[in-house]
Amino acid sequence: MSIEIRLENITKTFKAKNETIYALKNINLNIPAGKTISILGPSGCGKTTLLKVIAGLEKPDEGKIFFNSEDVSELSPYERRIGMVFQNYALYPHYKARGNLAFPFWIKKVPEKEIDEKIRETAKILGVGFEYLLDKKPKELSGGEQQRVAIGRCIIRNPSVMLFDEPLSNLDAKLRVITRAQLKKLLVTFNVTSVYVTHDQTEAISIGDLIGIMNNGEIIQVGTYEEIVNNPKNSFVASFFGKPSMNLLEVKVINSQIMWRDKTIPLDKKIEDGEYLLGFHGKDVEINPNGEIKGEIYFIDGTPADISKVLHVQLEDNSSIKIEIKSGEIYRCGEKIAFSLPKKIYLFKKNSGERIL
Ligand SMILES: Nc1ncnc2c1ncn2[C@@H]1O[C@H](COP(=O)(O)OP(=O)(O)OP(=O)(O)O)[C@@H](O)[C@H]1O
Repeated sequence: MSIEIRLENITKTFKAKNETIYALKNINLNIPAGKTISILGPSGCGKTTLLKVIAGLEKPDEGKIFFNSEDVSELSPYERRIGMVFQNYALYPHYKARGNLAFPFWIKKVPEKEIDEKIRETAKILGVGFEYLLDKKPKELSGGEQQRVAIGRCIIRNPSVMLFDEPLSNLDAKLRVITRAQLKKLLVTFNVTSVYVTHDQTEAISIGDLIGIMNNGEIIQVGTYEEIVNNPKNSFVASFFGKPSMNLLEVKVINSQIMWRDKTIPLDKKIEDGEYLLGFHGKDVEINPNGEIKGEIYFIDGTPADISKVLHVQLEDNSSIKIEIKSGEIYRCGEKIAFSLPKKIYLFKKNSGERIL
């Protein structure tokens, strides 16, 4: 049976040179049983610390961790039955893949027949081609194959929870895509609650049932891709997440009207005067020659194989925005275009980032 993970008010600090670093600030997080959450955030925001706290490798200063209704805060990683997969595969180099899987059972003097049976079951879960890897030593395996063995080594111990820290980042682009698909299939089949830390948005979106956006030791927002992109909690999430992320322009609000350069956009809601960020998605922009905003395309992101491409456009005030187009539409760098602001707009306070529209 899969396990629900619940973090309650988790704070973790580190002391460094008379300074206290808040790696995790009052984190509250629910990971539903059998689901995978991808954790995305800038470097140093606390992703690895979060994994280590769930694993029991770091003890939080405050807060509790529950696996279902059991408080596991004081339990060791072993007692929590954690499976962890890191960026570097950390396989025993002298043993074949089979030996790497069997090792923990050898220590416990489990009969060979029983170990063989466990390896057979694990190979079945890991799917096509895994048996073939079993009689090879790590140095005879590609990075992706070594990572499959590392995952197999976790699974064979029937973990209650799996934690991944950038597991694919050492693989080349093609292998990453293949291994990503295998891993997702495995997580669905194995139905184990998992936390997946990555810098890569595509990976986060394709692996995670849910995505958690972290910044500065806090989990800012948790949701599906669509929920977060269509409903970002603040301007950090809007600017950080999405492919492409939201466009944000600096504007003023005066008398409940948005003022951007010489343009005025009336608001149908009373909003305090001040400095704001006006947000809109590139997919909502329609290019048309009569549009009141003009700019020049300076970069086109995407390949002919992509369904859509992103035009990077420099506006007359030197700010830059992204417009999503269908791949078949032909534009070129240096081309001047015009567009109107889409109807669907967002407004964030400039200083706090809080979303108010
Ligand atoms: N053992 C430690 N001692 C002191 N500071 C630490 C320690 N571990 C982490 N930190 C600090 O805590 C903060 C969070 O670190 P963490 O490694 O969790 O971030 P991260 O999001 O995983 O970063 P990255 O994406 O670069 O791996 C950082 O400021 C880091 O320098």
